[in-house]
Amino acid sequence: MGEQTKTSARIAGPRDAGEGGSPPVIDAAFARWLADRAGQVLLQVRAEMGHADGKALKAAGDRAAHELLRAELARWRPADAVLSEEDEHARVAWSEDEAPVSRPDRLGANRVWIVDPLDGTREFSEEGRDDWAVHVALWTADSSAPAHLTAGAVAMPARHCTLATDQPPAYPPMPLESATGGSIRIAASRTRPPAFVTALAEDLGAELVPMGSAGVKIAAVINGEADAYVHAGGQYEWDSAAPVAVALATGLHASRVDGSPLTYNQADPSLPDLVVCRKDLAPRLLAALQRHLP
Ligand SMILES: Nc1ncnc2c1ncn2[C@@H]1O[C@H](COP(=O)(O)O)[C@@H](OP(=O)(O)O)[C@H]1O
Ligand SMILES: [Mg+2]
Repeated sequence: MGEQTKTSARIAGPRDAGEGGSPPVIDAAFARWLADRAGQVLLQVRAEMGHADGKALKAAGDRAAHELLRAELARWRPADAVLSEEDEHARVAWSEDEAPVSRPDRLGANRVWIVDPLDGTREFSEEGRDDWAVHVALWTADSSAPAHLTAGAVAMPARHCTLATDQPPAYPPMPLESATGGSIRIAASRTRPPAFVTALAEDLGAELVPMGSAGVKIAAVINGEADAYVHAGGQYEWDSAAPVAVALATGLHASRVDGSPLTYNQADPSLPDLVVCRKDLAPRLLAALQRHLP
């Protein structure tokens, strides 16, 4: 543990914050800048530690990226609240009645950064895999509009690619039948797919495309490598906030699997299911989901 702490502090201690000049002022460009910086730190951690001890690599990556995001947000957006997967009480659902911890600042804030320092932690620790990501999203509440995600960035450092709302990607084209055989490609978790997803795929005549990281799967829908991403059975706000912000900015459909809206900065950060797909596919997919949801 001591060695891990030393490694992460050396790679991305708070003293490193701000190196490389001032970040962009516009939130969406700042989100991209921040996700890219954390991504570079993760590449360094991977290069320096190697893959011999996967558990230590996961812990060091999570910590290094979290510390960098925390330090940079404290420096450049000091008035904003933060919800990060790696915070001690991040998973605790806060309620007036039970009050297990003090009310988190984010519940009274107008601007909350929802970050996943390393999404696809398992894949990060596996040699040769590039399906892991850094998520940085901004949730905003003000009197002019209902609270919503106003910026998001998904850095996929091992793929040399970052998608962000400052330059929303083009809407994915309809896939050519010659490329897909006419079947829908559904991205799903390679390790924890929803129990019903095989039956759902059979019902739709769809092909399942297993991959790691919620961010990478939503990026696959944005890039047109998959037609949909379906997840159920457990996840948290930070797993989807940033990629959902980009998907929505691109014009894609993103909702809970029952079709209801995805809502963020809730007292309980659990957000266990979602579906992201092209708009033309949404009615058919949501109808099929109704038939297969437990
Ligand atoms: N059943 C479940 N319960 C809680 N979190 C889950 C989950 N299934 C997937 N996730 C989280 O969703 C992210 C993407 O998962 P997957 O790669 O399996 O699709 C991972 O985030 P982290 O890597 O940040 O922990 C993973 O922990
Ligand atoms: Mg995650």
